[in-house]
Amino acid sequence: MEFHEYPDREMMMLRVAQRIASELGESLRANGRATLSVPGGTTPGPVFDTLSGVELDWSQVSVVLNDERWVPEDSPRSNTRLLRERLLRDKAAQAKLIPLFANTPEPEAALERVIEGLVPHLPVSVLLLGMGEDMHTASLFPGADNLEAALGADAPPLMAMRADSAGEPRITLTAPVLRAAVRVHVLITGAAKRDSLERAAKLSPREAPIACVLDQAQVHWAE
Ligand SMILES: O=C1O[C@H](COP(=O)(O)O)[C@@H](O)[C@H](O)[C@H]1O
Repeated sequence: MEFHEYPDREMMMLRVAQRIASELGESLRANGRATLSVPGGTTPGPVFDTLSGVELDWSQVSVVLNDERWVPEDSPRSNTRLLRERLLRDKAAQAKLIPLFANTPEPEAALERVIEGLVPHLPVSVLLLGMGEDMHTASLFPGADNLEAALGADAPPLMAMRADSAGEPRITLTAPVLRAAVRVHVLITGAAKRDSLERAAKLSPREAPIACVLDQAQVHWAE
């Protein structure tokens, strides 16, 4: 793990957005296409604001969420809604959104279809992850019903996930997809998450799911 500490959040968000843009550019030049996978939640909005205005061949970029809460897009809890409002606008409106949500009562009913839509866009070129204070990343929560299977080397690319602390049912990329990403960044803020990250570095992915990518991650932190 490489740890980058920034003087403030504003500086961090800007630098991370620039770094992602540059890595997407490298992937576009090398492969003619790129896949960007991003978190939802409360942290990454400012990165999306900057990234959406960057000059890139966005028409060749596929964007996917790391995980989605099983709620319709008009819910304030929808990660897809955040993506549409903060990333898939301005220049980045040309990017192709790979949907994780479908309008079925439970994620299992849509899983096969969503996996079929995702697979042609793998591996992920640039992966930006968030982390909760409980050390979950994507929707890999400690104690979740399908965590063990999702951490396995033979896990399908996406799984449904339920955990007491997660609120609604979730759909999430699994460990093999996260670990196969070409570039991995983790974006966290505040003292509590820094403490969690330091703890996670000494725990197993089963205890601290973020640990499954830390050996290959660039971690970006600001108070
Ligand atoms: O529920 C989620 O939580 C994590 C962390 O979110 P944050 O609000 O603490 O930044 C996020 O990375 C994940 O995508 C989201 O679904």
